[in-house]
Formats: sequence, C-alpha cells, structure tokens
Amino acid sequence: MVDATENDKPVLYSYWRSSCSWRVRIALNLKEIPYDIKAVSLIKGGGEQHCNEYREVNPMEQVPSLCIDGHTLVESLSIMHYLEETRPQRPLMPQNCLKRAKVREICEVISSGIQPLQNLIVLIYVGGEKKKEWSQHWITRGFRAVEKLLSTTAGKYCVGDEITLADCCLVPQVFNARRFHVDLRPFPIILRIDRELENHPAFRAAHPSSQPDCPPEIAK
Ligand SMILES: N[C@@H](CCC(=O)N[C@@H](CS)C(=O)NCC(=O)O)C(=O)O
Repeated sequence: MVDATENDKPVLYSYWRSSCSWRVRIALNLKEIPYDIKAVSLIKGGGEQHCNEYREVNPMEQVPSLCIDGHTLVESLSIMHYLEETRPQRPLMPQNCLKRAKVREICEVISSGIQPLQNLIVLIYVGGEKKKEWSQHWITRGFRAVEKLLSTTAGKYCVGDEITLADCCLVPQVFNARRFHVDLRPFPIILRIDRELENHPAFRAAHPSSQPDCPPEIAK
C-alpha cells in the first residue's frame, strides 16, 4: 500500500460512488490541496476494502482513508477536521461558536444518523428486495431532521452564506437519496442548497462521475 511520507502529496483511498470519500474530495478541492487517488473497489472480488492489506490502512474496512503528513487518517469527519485545522486556507468551519455547533449537528445527523444505515455492508445484511425500501425509510427519516435544522441555519448554504463541512456532507447524501429514488419534494431547502452547489467546481471535480475509477459508461 502507498504510504505518504511528510511533504508528499496526500493519497486518498477512495471509491468513486462512496459518499464519505466524496465529502473528503470536496474538502480537499475547496482547500486546493493537490492529492492522488488510490481507488479501492467496494464491489470487485467481494470488496477490496476487506483485503488484509487495506485492513491495515483502515481497520473498519471502509473508505475513505487519507495518507497525509506522514500519517494515515480514517473517518471522513475526522479527516476533514484535520484538514481544517492544518490547512486554514478557505475555512470550512465558521468563526462563531454557535454556528460551528450547527455545522457539526448537520454533519452528525448525516454521517451518524443516515449514511451508516444505508451503507453497503448494512444493505448486504438487509438483503434482496428490502434494500430499496430500507434505504428510502432511513434517508427520508434523516432528511426530515436535516430539513428542520436547515430551516433555522441556512442562508445560501447549510449554515449561513459560506460553504462549510455541512455542505460537504449534504451534497453526497442527496446523491445517495436519488440513487434510492427517495422522494425529495418534501425537502425544498435541501434541494435548493444541492442545486446551488451542483456546478461549483470543487463539487463537480469531486463528483462520482469525474473519478478515475468511475466506470466508463457512467463517466462524463
Ligand atoms: N464513518 C465512516 C463511514 C465510512 C463508510 O461507510 N464508507 C463506505 C462508503 S461511503 C464504505 O467503505 N463501505 C464499505 C462497506 O460497507 O463494505 C466515515 O465517515 O468515513
């Protein structure tokens, strides 16, 4: 496995359609940090995330992982906060303490309350016909909470008028919702923010269809 040493370009272990990898790709792009991608296929041969070599990188057998500054970091939120603390350019957290708490609230609802319930390993366990309904149920339930939170925090973006880590989490989760054909009409604020960001260069470059491991029939 590639191990980054200090001063090397960071290496992101990523899967094109992984929403958690996508969060980190957005943050890296927004901060204009050049990085290399090491693709980990979550489906090939039962999933490369489960191979012994990758388990050494990420004991949860999930993407993303980031090799940076001579260290390997796992967990997308933790990685994004590390980037924020070590690369203060283009801040992704507000200065104001209450607003910071609000950003973390939205990140947590998505990263703890929605994504894990529709993650691949859970869907394999749920199995067969039930997968779609299961995912729709949990995403809809979580989005009800996100929409309510956004009703008091959103400006142009999730919290006020600056892009924050909450936006890095929201956009990939909306993509997942569409994948599972969730009815998004009850969530006008989520939809408005997603539309606002869809053509932002940092978000576009991080999009699954722009990834080197995206299957050619889907890639742009
Ligand atoms: N809490 C972790 C979750 C990571 C995660 O669930 N990654 C998914 C892709 S978005 C994954 O690797 N799934 C592989 C599997 O379920 O086997 C994070 O935020 O990094």
